[in-house]
Amino acid sequence: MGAGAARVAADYIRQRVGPAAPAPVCGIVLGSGLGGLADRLVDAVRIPFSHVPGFPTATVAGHAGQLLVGTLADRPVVALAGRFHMYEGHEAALAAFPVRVLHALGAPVYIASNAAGGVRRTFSAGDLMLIADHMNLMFRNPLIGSTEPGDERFPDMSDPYDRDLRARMRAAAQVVGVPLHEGVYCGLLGPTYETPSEVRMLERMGVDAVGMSTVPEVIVARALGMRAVAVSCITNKAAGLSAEKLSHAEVMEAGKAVAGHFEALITEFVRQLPAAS
Ligand SMILES: O=P(O)(O)O[C@H]1O[C@H](CO)[C@@H](O)[C@H]1O
Ligand code: HPA
Repeated sequence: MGAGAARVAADYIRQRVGPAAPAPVCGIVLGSGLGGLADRLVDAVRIPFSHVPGFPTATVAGHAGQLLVGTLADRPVVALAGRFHMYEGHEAALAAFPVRVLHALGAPVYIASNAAGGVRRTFSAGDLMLIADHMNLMFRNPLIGSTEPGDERFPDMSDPYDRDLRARMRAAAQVVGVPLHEGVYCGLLGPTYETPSEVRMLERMGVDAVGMSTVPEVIVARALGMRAVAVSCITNKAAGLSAEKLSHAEVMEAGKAVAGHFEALITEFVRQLPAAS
């Protein structure tokens, strides 16, 4: 799923929203239980994923499966309520395809969000974590086999989450009074949650939060030269760190519980985003 397919999808979306629609200042993907931000978009055109050429259908509960074009804090944005995961049977390249479409629509900034398990022992459900860096333990890379002329062949990953955007996210958190931690996100394939031993291993490796998404998307964003920033919503303590059993229902509930903070944070961040970043 490369640039050609992304252009076809972007052309379809432009045709749905009309030629006068301004280029988005950013593209946002909303993770499990975090789709409520979509309702904050003003004058939104909502397009089901199934209508977008090249998009499969979202199969995960808590992912509405809609692409929205509208304004947030008076800034033009494109938001995806839902994403594609590799555990749904998709190749890494397809999991990251929406980012190519956001790029083809002209978004210079990619904002990822996700639900994640807290590996750092002081984390609890409802905490928000700015992603400082990630570990790709999915052992898949969305750029494998890519011959896209626009792709950086060997993307530098020494700073995948843009320094300036992270500073802006911290500043936005202060403005809206939302506590924001910062740490390392680790992407695993899923769909099983981790075993307690795996969580102990991740902890020793320096992981703060664990999930099953985001990494392929950010790799593609970097390959395309987009600036990326990402926020994890800690929906549970990772396996073995509490007596609770893990369930996706709990993940979604916790996501909804922190939605107010999350939405305020992202809205303020978008409000402060420069026009051409
Ligand atoms: O990363 P998002 O899509 O937010 O969802 C997270 O929550 C689901 C597990 O409950 C997994 O899909 C995991 O990746
Ligand atoms: O504990 C978790 N592990 C992996 N993915 C997740 N998504 C939400 N919580 C978790």
